[in-house]
Amino acid sequence: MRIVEIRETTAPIASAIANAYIDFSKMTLSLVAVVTDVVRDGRRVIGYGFNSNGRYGQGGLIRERFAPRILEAAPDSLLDDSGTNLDPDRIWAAMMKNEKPGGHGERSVAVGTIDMAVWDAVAKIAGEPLFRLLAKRHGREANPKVFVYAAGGYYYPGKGLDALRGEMRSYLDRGYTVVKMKIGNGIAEDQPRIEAVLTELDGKAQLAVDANGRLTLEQGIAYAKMLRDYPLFWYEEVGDPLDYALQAALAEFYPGPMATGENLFSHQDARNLLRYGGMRPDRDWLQFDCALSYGLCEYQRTLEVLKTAGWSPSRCIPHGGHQMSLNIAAGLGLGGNESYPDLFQPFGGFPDGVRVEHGHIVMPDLPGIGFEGKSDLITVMRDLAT
Ligand SMILES: O=C([O-])CC(=O)C(=O)O
Ligand SMILES: [Mg+2]
Repeated sequence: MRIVEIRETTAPIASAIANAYIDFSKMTLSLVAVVTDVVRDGRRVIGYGFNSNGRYGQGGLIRERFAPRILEAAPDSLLDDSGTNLDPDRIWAAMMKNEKPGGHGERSVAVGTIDMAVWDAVAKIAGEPLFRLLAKRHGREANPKVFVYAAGGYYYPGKGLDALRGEMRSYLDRGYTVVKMKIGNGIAEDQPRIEAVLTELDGKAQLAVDANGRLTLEQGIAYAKMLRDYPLFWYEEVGDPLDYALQAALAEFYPGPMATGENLFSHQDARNLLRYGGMRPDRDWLQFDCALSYGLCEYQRTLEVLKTAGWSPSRCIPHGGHQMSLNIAAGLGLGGNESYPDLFQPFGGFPDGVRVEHGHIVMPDLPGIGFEGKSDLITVMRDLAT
């Protein structure tokens, strides 16, 4: 049993939207196929992976460093002790050979993308959905019912309050109970947007707001004083993701839930956030996204960090809107997952036929991560490798 080939292609996920920090007019991602020599159900097992929106494709790093290290390793050194499956941690260690510690971007994205494909292959070889395999490995009960919320509400050229309200209404109509919108371009612009959305929601769903790290401490406090009068689900990524002192200072001005972590890419960074960021385990949310941060091998270390710091995995609702995090949520007891109902297709979303009901989906029992159940996505994946 061995990995015979690793393919990468960089695909556009561009759209005419902007958050307070970047626009997505040239956004790309890496799609990876890990091709094995294993056959299951008459078909060669291929694991697929991709990175979430926001950090662009990583084809250079994948092709020059990380894929060659896997292919150069002795095939047997990448198997588990039973020799009947690949070992994700051994593959991860092979990828990270001769990498210095610290400085966790962008290689964390490249490694996270390959790692997703490896776990997909491992679960397919085992003939199980990834979430069931994970639950078993951790001695837990899987829970296929996962909370999801609708992320959108971007700044969009020419889009006024009516269009924003219409977008939020459509999320309500699709069964979501929490929706998210962008803020950070200034209170004068954002307060009417927030009020318009809250009017549209009319108490039928909760609103989260995301500043995408745009604000200084002073600006973040000014927003906090405005926002704390609304019953928000959370106030997200207020300032620079690595400014833990800023995050800690905000708690004094904002008693409601806050969320951050999508731009922290290692368990060491996560640990620093919990040590120094003043995050409150009884109400705040952690958004680390394995696809951007060295994958599930590393995410399991991050969950250990949480445990040591007295946090429950149920405080994690990852960024990214991909099926990988849905599996981790169902398998390891996370609090839910992000979803972008209208963006970043075909990569985001759920297997065909999965509907959101009262803010939750139920994971179907598909082998691996479940990409084969999403027809538009698996078509693109099979174009890369069949
Ligand atoms: O706009 C983005 O970069 C995505 C984001 O922050 C989120 O989904 O929370
Ligand atoms: Mg965000």
